[in-house]
Amino acid sequence: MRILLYQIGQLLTMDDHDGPVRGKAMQKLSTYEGYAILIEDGKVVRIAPSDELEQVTADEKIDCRGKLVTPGIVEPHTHLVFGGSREHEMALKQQGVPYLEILKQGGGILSTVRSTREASEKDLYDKAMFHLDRMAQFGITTVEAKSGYGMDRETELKQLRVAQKVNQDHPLEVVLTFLGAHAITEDYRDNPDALLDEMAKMFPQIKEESLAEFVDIFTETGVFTVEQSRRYLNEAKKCGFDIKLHADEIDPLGGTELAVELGAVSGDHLAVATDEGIRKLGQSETIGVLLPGTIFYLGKGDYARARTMIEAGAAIALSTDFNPGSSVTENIQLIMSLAALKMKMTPEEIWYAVTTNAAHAINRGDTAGKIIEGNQGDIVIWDAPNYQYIPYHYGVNHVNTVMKAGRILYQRGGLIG
Ligand SMILES: N=CN[C@@H](CCC(=O)O)C(=O)O
Ligand SMILES: [Zn+2]
Repeated sequence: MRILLYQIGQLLTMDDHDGPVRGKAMQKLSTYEGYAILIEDGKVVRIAPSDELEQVTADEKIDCRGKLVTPGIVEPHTHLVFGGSREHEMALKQQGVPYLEILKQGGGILSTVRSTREASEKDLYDKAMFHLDRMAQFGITTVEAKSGYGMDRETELKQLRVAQKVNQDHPLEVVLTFLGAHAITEDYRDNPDALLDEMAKMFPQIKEESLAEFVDIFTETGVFTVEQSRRYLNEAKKCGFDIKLHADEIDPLGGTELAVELGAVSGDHLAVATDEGIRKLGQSETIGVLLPGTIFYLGKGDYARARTMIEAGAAIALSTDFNPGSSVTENIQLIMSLAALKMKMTPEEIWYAVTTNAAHAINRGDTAGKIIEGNQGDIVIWDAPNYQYIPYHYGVNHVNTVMKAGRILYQRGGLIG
């Protein structure tokens, strides 16, 4: 099957760098006008000026005049698999009840734990497939998915098996993370270390059954301390996992510093990272995954200091943090607008943050987030003239066509009738 995209208005290949793009290097990207891409049996076989390719035979030829074409977006941080929903907590949020207070009262994450423990694998599967479809429609072609709504062996394995199955069944690629250390459940209220021990006992089985590539933990006031996180994540590293942290989201405990100290692939949230944490991040290999949707949704003021981080030399990625409580959206394009409007990231930085750096934040830097000959055709055609337009025009879906491995997954439909 050969598909030709021709007369591309503006093409972003995002292949200027091999590794993560950091600091000032995030401020420059290459664009190509009037190019074509030839995809054969799912792989990109040629990228060239359009007049060199327009005569080729193809099963389908797509005129991309006036349209932006980019790699499929990489979404490096979601809580994709969960039961229930928490719209009933909106009123508490509107009254200004803090996120950690709702959690302390047994709501928040613990509310979703109850729903997820009760949900069948099929319910969780159907829901996850639905949300993956919607992510694809927003231009996402690779997704990280965490567990973390069980904090007991049975439910954590249930979530990871669902994530593994949707990875097999859904066209999008799903990368798995074990987040059994997401909150302290009632039965461990007085002994959080025992919960971490229980979760760590699962490492060998999770490794054996390839149920996760990463281990993650919520390092936060009222959840796990820096010391507890260090002990747990070192155990995970010993079992061969790469690690990530939910760090410095609400209180500046020093989770950013811990992520750098432990060589985490990514430190996520970092909304209240300290100056020292940012300095260390800028000099490390750890990628900062910023989640402005969470700050927006929780009505907080302190967006992560992306400008300071980039100026310190950090590699920054962006994510929706899709989850039922703190950022209930699959709309990565809205996140791109928040990054521009609230974190003052430039369009160039934003595009590296949703492709190259997001891919490296989930160890997919070689295969996702760029359009190069030989890679699979994960490509988005946008109803937009250039890459600056996406963060500029906010709250809508600019996607025209989404391809995963050279197969068209979604095409925007016009009005019916
Ligand atoms: N803060 C911790 N975990 C998720 C929220 C999960 C939830 O509220 O259900 C986050 O990244 O924001
Ligand atoms: Zn999260």
